[in-house]
Amino acid sequence: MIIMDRAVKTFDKQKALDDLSFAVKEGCIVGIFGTNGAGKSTALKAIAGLLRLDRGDITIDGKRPGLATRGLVTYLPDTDVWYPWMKLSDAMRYMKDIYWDWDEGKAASLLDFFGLQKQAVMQDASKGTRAKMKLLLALSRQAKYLLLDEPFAGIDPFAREQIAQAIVEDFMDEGQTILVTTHEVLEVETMLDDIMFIHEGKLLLQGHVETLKQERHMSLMDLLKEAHEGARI
Ligand SMILES: Nc1ncnc2c1ncn2[C@@H]1O[C@H](COP(=O)(O)OP(=O)(O)OP(=O)(O)O)[C@@H](O)[C@H]1O
Repeated sequence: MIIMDRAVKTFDKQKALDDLSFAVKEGCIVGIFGTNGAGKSTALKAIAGLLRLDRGDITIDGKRPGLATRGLVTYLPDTDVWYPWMKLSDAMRYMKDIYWDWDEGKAASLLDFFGLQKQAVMQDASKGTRAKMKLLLALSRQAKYLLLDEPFAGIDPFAREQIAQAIVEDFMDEGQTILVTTHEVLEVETMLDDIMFIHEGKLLLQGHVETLKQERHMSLMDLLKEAHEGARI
């Protein structure tokens, strides 16, 4: 279980996380929504152990983010982190050397599913192809927790839904948990169990997608719009 407890993170005078608390249980897919600058990436980076909170606490299966959780968590950043001159095969070899849970079979299936070439050079690939390469590298680990920061950015709308579906049906191991930030509400809706809506570093809405929709007789998009409107009043 991932527990974020009253997390505060300030950059200069800007509060990116403002007393943010939530818990994510095992084996579910959680969509994290919010406007630009809401604090979504900061929350994922803090869970991944890439930045330190000013206040508050995070535990992943009872452990603080850091070396102890490296094997538990895989993080797909929203930026390109690989050397541009690298071939996809170089990046795959690097991941295999670093992580004991690298799954060669899964990597081969994903290569085929995305229609990627191992010899393709990162900097020569289109934005969408780079997004697929990054997804392959993140999903080929058997880590228990997958943190995906805007995985569909750059991927065309025709492929997004298909990829979201495949992640759940074909490439997600039993008991794996996914936290995914995205602005593509409609494309990911069917893959999600739970949602969170973050605004100015605060959690404004959290719950099970279908339960929220039934209780309030609203689409997911309208639920998020309502949460956003409420924050502006
Ligand atoms: N390294 C940094 N230095 C300074 N400010 C930062 C840094 N990282 C994030 N911020 C600020 O913290 C706030 C939250 O940023 P964050 O990237 O977490 O938002 P986000 O919800 O992921 O936004 P988006 O949807 O645009 O990706 C923003 O005001 C951003 O400018």
